[in-house]
Amino acid sequence: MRELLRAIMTYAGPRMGRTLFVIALAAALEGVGLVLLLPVAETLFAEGSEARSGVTGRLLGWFDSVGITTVLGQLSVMGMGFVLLVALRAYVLMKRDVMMAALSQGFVDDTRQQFFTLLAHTDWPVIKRFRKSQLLNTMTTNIGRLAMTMQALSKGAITIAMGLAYLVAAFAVSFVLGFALLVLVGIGTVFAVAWTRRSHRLGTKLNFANRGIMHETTLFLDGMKAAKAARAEGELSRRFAERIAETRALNVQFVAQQATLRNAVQLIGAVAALVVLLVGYGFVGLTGGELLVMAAIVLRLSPSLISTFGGLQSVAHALPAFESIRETEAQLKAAQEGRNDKPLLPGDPLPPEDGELVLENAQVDVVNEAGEGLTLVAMDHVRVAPGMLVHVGGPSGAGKSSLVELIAGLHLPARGSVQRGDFMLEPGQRRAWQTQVSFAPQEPFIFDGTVRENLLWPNLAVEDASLWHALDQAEAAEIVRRLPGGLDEELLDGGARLSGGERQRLCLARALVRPASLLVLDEATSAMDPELERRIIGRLRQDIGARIILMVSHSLNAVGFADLRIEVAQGQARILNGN
Ligand SMILES: Nc1ncnc2c1ncn2[C@@H]1O[C@H](COP(=O)(O)OP(=O)(O)OP(=O)(O)O)[C@@H](O)[C@H]1O
Repeated sequence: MRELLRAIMTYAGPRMGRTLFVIALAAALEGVGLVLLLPVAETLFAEGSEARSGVTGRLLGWFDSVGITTVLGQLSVMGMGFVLLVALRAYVLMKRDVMMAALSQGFVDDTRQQFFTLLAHTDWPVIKRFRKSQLLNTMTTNIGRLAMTMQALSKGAITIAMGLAYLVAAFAVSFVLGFALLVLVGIGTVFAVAWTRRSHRLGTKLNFANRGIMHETTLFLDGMKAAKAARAEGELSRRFAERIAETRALNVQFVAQQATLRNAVQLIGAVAALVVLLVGYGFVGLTGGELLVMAAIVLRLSPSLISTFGGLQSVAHALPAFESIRETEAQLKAAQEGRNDKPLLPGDPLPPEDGELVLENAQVDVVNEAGEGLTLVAMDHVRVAPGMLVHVGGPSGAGKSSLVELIAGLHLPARGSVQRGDFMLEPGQRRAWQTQVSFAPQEPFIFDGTVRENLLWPNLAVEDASLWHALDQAEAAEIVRRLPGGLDEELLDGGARLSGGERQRLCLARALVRPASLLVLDEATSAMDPELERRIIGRLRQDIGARIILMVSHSLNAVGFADLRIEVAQGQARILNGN
């Protein structure tokens, strides 16, 4: 909780003081309004009698001094005062609600943004270590629950301030009864704070259950096709239903807890109202007006307390979501430790476009989910000159992708060196290194947007003529010409209406549009028929210029066009022909 409050304070900065001031002002106006009921009630009910409180006495004294002596005149002035107070209160309440909404929504958005930025700047091998469902759950459900926490906190801050104002008003009417109310509120607070442990426990369980739902959801969406083919829809639905039942039970338990607490506070409130009336009338000897105002205070205090205590439970219940966001952030940061890239600045040295690619005793190490280090691939020596097409082959799981991911700068060498000319791939140099790299992975990435936006992704600005040239090279021009909107056609659901091979061709075109002297194709043609693949590779070989093309492939087409062949077996890469 302390960490959450600290994070909110850091985010809010000086705004926090202003917001708290407005909350306090709104509460003070509420309290003043209640206390001012006293002279109205006493003027109405105790006309001519001497049973007047100090507040009324002082006000009537002032009325006498300014010559307002009739009850109607006094009530009119008091009425006008009330109207003014209500108007001022309404304005302050509006300000307060707007400020609080901006603060709490801003904090949630800031947390979400920080998490996205952290994830975006985390190394690919580090991200791979995390479960997709954990990251998704953090970015969606937990952020949603953080928004609920903020709502509960905002409401809590308001109702605490209101509760305090009611207590101060009670003291102004009668010290003894004010004190009695304070004791009762104190007892209620101790009870409510003790109760928060249960809410926190339930919230933690809900966190795990939500993660489970997210896991089943990703499994369901990613595996829908396979599940349909295996007629496993029933099994998927059953698992999903089990997870939902778990969260439903936890949510119902929390509602029951909240209801118990609410009933308890309501009961205590009713007893308090009774005690106030009896003690006030029988022992303290309050005037009718004072009793009326005290009853109004108790009646207003009770829902305010219910709301405060309920809010406390909601915060305790949703707090594990914030804890989980911070925990995932801490894990990401720990795994990323020492690997951060420095931003690329104008004038920073870049790898030479015509530099040789040289690997010496290079090795890729990763840490697995259990925290153990392991080597994915190692290569003693290779030297690739500009203008060479390199084929990387070997059995499945041998380490081919790991090798080309290293060369693409997705990994850093754990040992040895990777360099272009005299430019070394080192921590902090990856952004510069990657300015010369274009990478096409096996799984085509198409997002919801036009063909043009997909080709220019993430931030290229080139003429359509260059896009058509790249599409031609990737044998994808025909696909785009067939689309009614051509380059402006919207591709939906990750290009779901295109075939696997068509998606791969568009992604290959995207890789070719990028002006880079090192092109890495990691099984980027695996979904194409051999004839199409042969044409594409043949054209790439012909137009290679001073580029270096690395191509992971199981196909003989690629082998046939290669100037150099690298074979990877059991994590060890070696040269089959060439240097
Ligand atoms: N982050 C990681 N943590 C642990 N093991 C990993 C990680 N990444 C890859 N591996 C393992 O390293 C081995 C090499 O993987 P890699 O993807 O490089 O193989 P590959 O030769 O490209 O295989 P394929 O031809 O099937 O795509 C595999 O056994 C894989 O499971």
